[in-house]
Amino acid sequence: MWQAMRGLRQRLDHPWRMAALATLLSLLLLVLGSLGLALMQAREAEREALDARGERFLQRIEQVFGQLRQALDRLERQPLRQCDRTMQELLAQISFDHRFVQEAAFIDGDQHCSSRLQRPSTPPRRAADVQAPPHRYWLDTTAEPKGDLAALVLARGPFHVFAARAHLLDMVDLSDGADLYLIPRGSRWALPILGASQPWPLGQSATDDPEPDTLRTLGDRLLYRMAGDDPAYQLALVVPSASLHQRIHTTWHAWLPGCLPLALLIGASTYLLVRTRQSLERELQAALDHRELRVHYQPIFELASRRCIGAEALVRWRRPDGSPISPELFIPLAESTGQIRQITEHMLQQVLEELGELLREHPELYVSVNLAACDVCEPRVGLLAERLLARYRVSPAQIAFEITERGLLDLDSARSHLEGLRARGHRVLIDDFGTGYANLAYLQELPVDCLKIDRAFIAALPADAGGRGVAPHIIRMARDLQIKVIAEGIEHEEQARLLVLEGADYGQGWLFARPLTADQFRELIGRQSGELPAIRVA
Ligand SMILES: Nc1nc2c(ncn2[C@@H]2O[C@@H]3COP(=O)(O)O[C@H]4[C@@H](O)[C@H](n5cnc6c(=O)[nH]c(N)nc65)O[C@@H]4COP(=O)(O)O[C@H]3[C@H]2O)c(=O)[nH]1
Repeated sequence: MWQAMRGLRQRLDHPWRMAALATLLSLLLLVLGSLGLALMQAREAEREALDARGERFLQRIEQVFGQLRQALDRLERQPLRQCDRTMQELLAQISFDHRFVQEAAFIDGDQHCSSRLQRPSTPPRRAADVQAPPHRYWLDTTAEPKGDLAALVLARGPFHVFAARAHLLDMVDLSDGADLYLIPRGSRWALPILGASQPWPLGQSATDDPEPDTLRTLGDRLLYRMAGDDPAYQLALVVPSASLHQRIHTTWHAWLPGCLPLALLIGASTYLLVRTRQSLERELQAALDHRELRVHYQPIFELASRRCIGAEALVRWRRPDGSPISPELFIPLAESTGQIRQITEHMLQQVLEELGELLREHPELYVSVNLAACDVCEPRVGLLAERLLARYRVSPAQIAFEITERGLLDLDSARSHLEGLRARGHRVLIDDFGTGYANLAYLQELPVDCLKIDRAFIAALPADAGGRGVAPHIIRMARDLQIKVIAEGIEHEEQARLLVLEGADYGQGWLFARPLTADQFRELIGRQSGELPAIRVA
């Protein structure tokens, strides 16, 4: 599996191939992504259009209902309860005064008189479609769409008022084959403004009542349900999905032409990136072959006494033109190409070449070397260190290894090799502590001598000793686990003072010293041990 992945990577590790792959993949993603976006946008636009359409109808129906209720309330308030000439005149007056009241009637047992003298209307014989006491509503949905036929009946006691279908429909456009339903609260029936009533929810199981203001697909139709001001009923609009498909088509086709240039741009950027990466990789290889990588040593101090107790070896690379390249740039590259193994070996070798004698003379000093994840999972580094330490006659305790939490992803393998390093006498330090591993349980399982608190936590140290940052917690936890602590990136005296108060053991940072050449480091140690005249370290 690993071999196959490596083979695939090698085959693809070519600017043109990577660019072609990136173009194709991004084109595919952009086309699919734009389709998804077009779908979402078209649905939203369709929903808004249906909402506006339904809103117009709701407003009209509220207007009609309001006027009909007003007419009924007026009839209810007056004392007449007999079908006689006065009642007839009253009913005619009510119909005359209210634009939407096509007919007003008094129906009580055998008594039936209406504002319409010929062919007075009768309300449906079924129970009211909507019960909103004191009013009752019937929607006469079976009638043909003739403007003079009553489509809506409202009653209060014995009084009835009728509204013409034309007044309900003149505000809503149903020409595209759309259907409009009124859903009384709690009803299992949808009352169409036109046509026959249907079970509700439409085309769904009874338990699957759609949420108001959402768009649903029912086969080749769309269902939009909306609530109005009156909780007694809601509205459902059913339209053919053709208009949605048209919207998707239009939106998607507007975006499609942009996908190809964008994919080509991504392909071109990939080409440049891979080429730059490959040329950096070649340059790094040349630098390794010509042993151009250098080591700088950042001194580590005991915080309480301010004595230098060792140093961290940091790789330095300058191009032939003298321009420096940051390890933050080429170390991740070297980790991905495998060149990091060569870098680690080179560092170990150079540390002992440059400082072997100093370490022999000062057995209390140590130098720590950074390991990458792949170094932690192989016995190679331990074997090389053993050979070099024997050649330079330096004690294994004077070479420590720093591993980052990222290097501990394969915990089992890391544990066995770190135990091997410790068994040889090396110290193991966890670098950038707190930035890379979510589960700290590894601290109980791994053979660790020292935690290096990441400089981000030191930079965030509060200015007052009473304040609570992350660093004091790490220090306390390390003390409980009997692990030493080195604080990285100390830049201010205040931070050093605070760290001493919190109980940190060691520190490194620009406050004490920047990374030094081997000669500068030797000089620092010489001054400290009185072999050279002392000057203040800064
Ligand atoms: N702002 C600030 N920075 C400070 C201060 N004191 C030290 N530093 C910088 O912080 C980094 C400390 O090293 P690191 O955490 O191991 O972080 C290192 C380490 O992870 C990696 N690295 C460096 N050399 C090697 C190496 O030989 N092998 C491996 N595998 N990684 C290395 O590259 C990273 C960056 O190294 P550098 O650029 O040398 O950056 C170094 C050092 O120059 C300070 O007071 N303030």
